[in-house]
Amino acid sequence: MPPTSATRVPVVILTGHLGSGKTTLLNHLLRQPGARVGVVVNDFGDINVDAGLVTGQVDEPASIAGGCLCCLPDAGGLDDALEKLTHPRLALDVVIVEASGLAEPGTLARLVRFSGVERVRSGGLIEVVDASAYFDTLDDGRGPAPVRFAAASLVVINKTDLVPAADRPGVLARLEERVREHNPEVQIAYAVGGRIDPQLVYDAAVPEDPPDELPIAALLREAAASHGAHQHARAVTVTTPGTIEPARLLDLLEDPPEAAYRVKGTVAVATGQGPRSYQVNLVGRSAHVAAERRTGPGTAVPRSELVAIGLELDPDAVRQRLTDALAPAERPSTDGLRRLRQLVRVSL
Ligand SMILES: Nc1nc2c(ncn2[C@@H]2O[C@H](COP(=O)(O)OP(=O)(O)OP(=O)(O)O)[C@@H](O)[C@H]2O)c(=O)[nH]1
Repeated sequence: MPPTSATRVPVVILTGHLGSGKTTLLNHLLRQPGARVGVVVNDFGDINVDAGLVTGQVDEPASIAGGCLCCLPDAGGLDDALEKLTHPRLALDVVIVEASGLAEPGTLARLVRFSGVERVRSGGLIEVVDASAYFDTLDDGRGPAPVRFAAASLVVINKTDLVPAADRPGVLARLEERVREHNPEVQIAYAVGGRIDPQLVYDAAVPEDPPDELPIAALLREAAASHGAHQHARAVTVTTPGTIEPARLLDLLEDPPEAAYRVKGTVAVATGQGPRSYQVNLVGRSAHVAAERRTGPGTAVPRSELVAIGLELDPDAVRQRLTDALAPAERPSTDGLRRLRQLVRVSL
């Protein structure tokens, strides 16, 4: 049976110039409570994630506990790694692929987008930038901006602490302008030590520390917490009873609300055989929609719900957009159904 999106695992690519802070950001994400994170690194020998967070390789699934990391040498190629890491037995919340500093982001994004692995869905591409070195290494600010930003869904401008306070507003504004030259809509986060709100990247299966978490993970988290906070993401949720008009949903997915980095949820659409639910996931500008298995008539009252997550969300404006996208409809329009089915087809 083909997988439903509920069994698909988001695969997030982490790119950035040498030394920009990719591993530091990865360690930060791994310290979050409750998340089951799989990691693919280019060279297992080079990995410098906090040793206490590494519990095992994917071939030893028994050692993969909540809040811990499962690592894999990338010898067999990305698809091999993804095939293993997205296995339902592991029940991972997310897989993060940390690219080497030399990797080309566009190529990596395509590898995940067109992965032959059924259980994969794209979870976005995070590009980490060293704010203090950017204009000395990657870009002299004269020609066109680097095209690498075009493939990103989230750009993390890291090491802001190393830019002298007096220069900071000017340097960050110039950097943001360069990032947006090839990618005007991209979400931008500012960070020190890669500390971004994990909510931007994935949903943890459990909000609390899991009982099987390694004690060291909690200790590392406490140590990291003393190093300061991060920009908090906001979330706006709208729920509507019953079935919706897919055309309105598609309007939202094709033109997402400003500053919404992720939109996720489940929507119900009426069909001749009763309501059918669809799982919706949008990261950056890239939408994924999958039909859930039918549950049979009369088993559940259909409900539609969308959640938008982003750093600078205007909650009222976003709530209005989500409400419009969940316009109730007892019967979908022909055009709405056609657009929905087309998106489901390209999401397969
Ligand atoms: N001051 C400061 N140092 C940072 C920050 N983020 C990371 N670093 C340091 O920068 C160095 C490089 O960070 P890494 O996370 O290893 O960078 P990377 O992108 O994984 O590096 P490569 O794998 O070599 O490409 C480390 O010494 C980090 O401790 C930050 O926000 N501020």
